[in-house]
Amino acid sequence: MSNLVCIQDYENHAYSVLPRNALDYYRSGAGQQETLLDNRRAFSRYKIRPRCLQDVSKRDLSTTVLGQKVSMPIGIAPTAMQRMAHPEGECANVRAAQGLETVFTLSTISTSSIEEVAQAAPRALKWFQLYIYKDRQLTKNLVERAEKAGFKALVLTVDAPLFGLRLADMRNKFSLPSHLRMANFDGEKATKINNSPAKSSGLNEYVSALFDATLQWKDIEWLKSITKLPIVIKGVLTGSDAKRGVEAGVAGIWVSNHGARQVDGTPASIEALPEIVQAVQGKAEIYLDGGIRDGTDVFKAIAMGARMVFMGRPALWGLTQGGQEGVENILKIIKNEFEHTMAISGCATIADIEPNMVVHELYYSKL
Ligand SMILES: Cc1cc2nc3c(=O)[nH]c(=O)nc-3n(C[C@H](O)[C@H](O)[C@H](O)COP(=O)(O)O)c2cc1C
Ligand SMILES: CCCCCCC(=O)C(=O)O
Repeated sequence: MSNLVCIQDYENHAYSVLPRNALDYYRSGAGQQETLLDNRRAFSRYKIRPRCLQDVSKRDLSTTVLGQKVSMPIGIAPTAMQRMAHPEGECANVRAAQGLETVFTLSTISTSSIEEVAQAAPRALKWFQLYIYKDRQLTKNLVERAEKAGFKALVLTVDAPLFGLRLADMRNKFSLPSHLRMANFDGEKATKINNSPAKSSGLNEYVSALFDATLQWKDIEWLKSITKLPIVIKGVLTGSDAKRGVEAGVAGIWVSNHGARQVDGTPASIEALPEIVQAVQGKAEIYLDGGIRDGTDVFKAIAMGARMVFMGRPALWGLTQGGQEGVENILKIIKNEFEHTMAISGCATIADIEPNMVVHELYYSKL
């Protein structure tokens, strides 16, 4: 739709077409949703300091992540159950990422299987997000399947020993529509939350029953012992956890509050970023998600030390508007906004974006 010109337009459109159960699941944050608001508000507290009179006639937005080239430092974060947004769900999303030459991260809780996604976009740079199940053999099988299907990294989510309390899902008694299933599993694990007779949200019951809440730092050793893929830990919000990740040998630290869906009251991810950059000292790559909706947000995150940013909900809103084409449009819009921000701020390449080009607004009140 040509009158949808920014991500907010796509979000507004999605609100008018998605069924309530799915819309609430996609948009919700935890608790009173303070952090959800903060993920957006915090970006506006950082200001861009443009550089004038630079030659920006030739521009290059490309970079590398974990040694692989991408056309821009903006990728797709893992979000569960994408076929509620479009019949082709994750397969449409990964094709869009392939078209824009960027990373697609597949959720463990996908409604298209690892193999379907690999087949849908063989040339895409694909990462697999991992939830560790109490059943370690089952977890090991997921890892082996992702490796065999050509996924290039494992993104271990470390912020979800339990599931956040999302009030709308509890009120709706969320369940997955009966024509869909969790496609990476067989039997009960595939259908446990279809029309579940949950007392509250079927999501919380699923996670409590099946995910391993005993997970500790030492389990990263176990994960390393069963895979050759680089490991990224997702959901880090403090410098001390980032350091522990580096000591445990991870290749990437993904700064995230899980789209504000786990603990309400955590900082916006952009606020947490500087502490983590300082702690990591360049010993691992740093990524960030949470509230990225505009090219200026991308610029700020890169200037502040992220190598790559990821978007969760925007791709879901894109899916509701034509599947693959909708997600491609979302990616093109933000890429174009980012390119404009770079050029008008005097940066022709990603390397030109320097830390001193973004300051907290308090900088100006001290002058
Ligand atoms: C509907 C939805 C489902 C999600 N599912 C997962 C998931 O399966 N695994 C995971 O690690 N994170 C999941 N996340 C968190 C995202 O990966 C990401 O951290 C978050 O969406 C980023 O914030 P944004 O939506 O503001 O871009 C989910 C987020 C949403 C909104
Ligand atoms: C079926 C329960 C787990 C869903 C995991 C998705 C997720 O992380 C989210 O934030 O929602």
